Amino acid sequence: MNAETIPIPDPREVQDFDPSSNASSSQLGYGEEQLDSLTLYPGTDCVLLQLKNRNEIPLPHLEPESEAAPVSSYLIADAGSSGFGVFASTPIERGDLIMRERPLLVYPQLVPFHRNLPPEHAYPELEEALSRLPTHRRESFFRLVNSHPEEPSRVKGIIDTNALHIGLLPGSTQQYAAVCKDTSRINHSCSPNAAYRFDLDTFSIEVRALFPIPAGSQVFISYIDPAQSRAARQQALSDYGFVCACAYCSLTGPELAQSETRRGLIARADADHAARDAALERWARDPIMPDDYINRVDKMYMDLFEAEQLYYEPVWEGFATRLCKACCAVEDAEGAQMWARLARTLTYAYTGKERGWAAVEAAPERTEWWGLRRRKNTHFFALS
Ligand SMILES: C[S@@+](CC[C@H](N)C(=O)[O-])C[C@H]1O[C@@H](n2cnc3c(N)ncnc32)[C@H](O)[C@@H]1O
Repeated sequence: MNAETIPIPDPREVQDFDPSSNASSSQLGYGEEQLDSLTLYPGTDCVLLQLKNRNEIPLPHLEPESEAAPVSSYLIADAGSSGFGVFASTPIERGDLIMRERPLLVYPQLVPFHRNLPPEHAYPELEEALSRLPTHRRESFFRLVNSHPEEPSRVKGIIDTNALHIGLLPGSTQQYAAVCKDTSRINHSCSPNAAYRFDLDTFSIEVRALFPIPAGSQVFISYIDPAQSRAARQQALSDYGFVCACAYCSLTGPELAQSETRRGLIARADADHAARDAALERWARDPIMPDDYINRVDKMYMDLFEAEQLYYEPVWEGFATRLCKACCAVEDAEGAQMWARLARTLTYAYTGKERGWAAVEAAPERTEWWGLRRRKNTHFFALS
């Protein structure tokens, strides 16, 4: 490869994607393991629960309040029948950081349930953790909504309503979750306009926009895997004590059937990536196939994502990557830049990094795919 050549990012190189984050249940489990290591996060307002005798999570040393302070692009306000919600206070572009905050509590999802204690105090480790928080932070926790009034332990009720699944932390074998003062106020949609991720470097939850959000509009994340059928989504959301009435859950008749079909295709799209990548490479060296032939299926998927307002995290990047490569191969700079821009902003929204897409967007003619079909195979084999 020419030293000046810019690589087109490989979607398989996304390291920190945990397919279960944003999609797994954040409900508290029951476990037998003992938890007794409580760390008040150094110099911060966050309490971290860890497993006994395992100092498993490396703790960065930070000045949290300045670094983790939320950017002021949102406000918390009445969201009608959903309770409170988070709203954009300024126009937000795709990929923009909406908020970043240090959680009140980070804990392994499997915490011991103490049968010998009164049910309202059956989770003493969690109560102990909360008691270590500064008063104003503890009060913020107890101001969060509790959608489980039937649950004897108020702490568990609040956690089950507000926890954000953050997945595995480095060195741990346990799934972790977090409860936040502001991020936990974000309501659910099956077509979320924002995504959250846990950033270990700042020990913070970050929320970024997946779609442009006009000022005054509500910010939504998905509490569950949004590519499931409506029945499966509603079943998963019953843990949160509400019936989703988002635009897609409210569809009826043929429109509902179409949405179900589209989400089914989106959910299974990953299975197709290897074959689609191979087809792209065949097309790139076969001048007899029409120039636009390769784009049809990938564009169809992009239309599905748009129709469902769902750039599904596990699959979207493969389609954007192939479309960008195909545009480069036929020297369509405008098209290549459009797909690179989409990829840059979406990958930033999901991972907090642009992963090299900015360079592709700035100069698609410098990628190794540029003019590949025009060159009719001459350099293709040098690529790999
Ligand atoms: C994490 S809290 C979100 C913030 C909450 N609305 C509040 O007032 O603090 C989750 C709870 O909000 C409500 N909620 C979230 N998304 C909703 C939606 N799409 N429709 C109705 N209620 C929703 C449910 O009561 C759910 O248990």
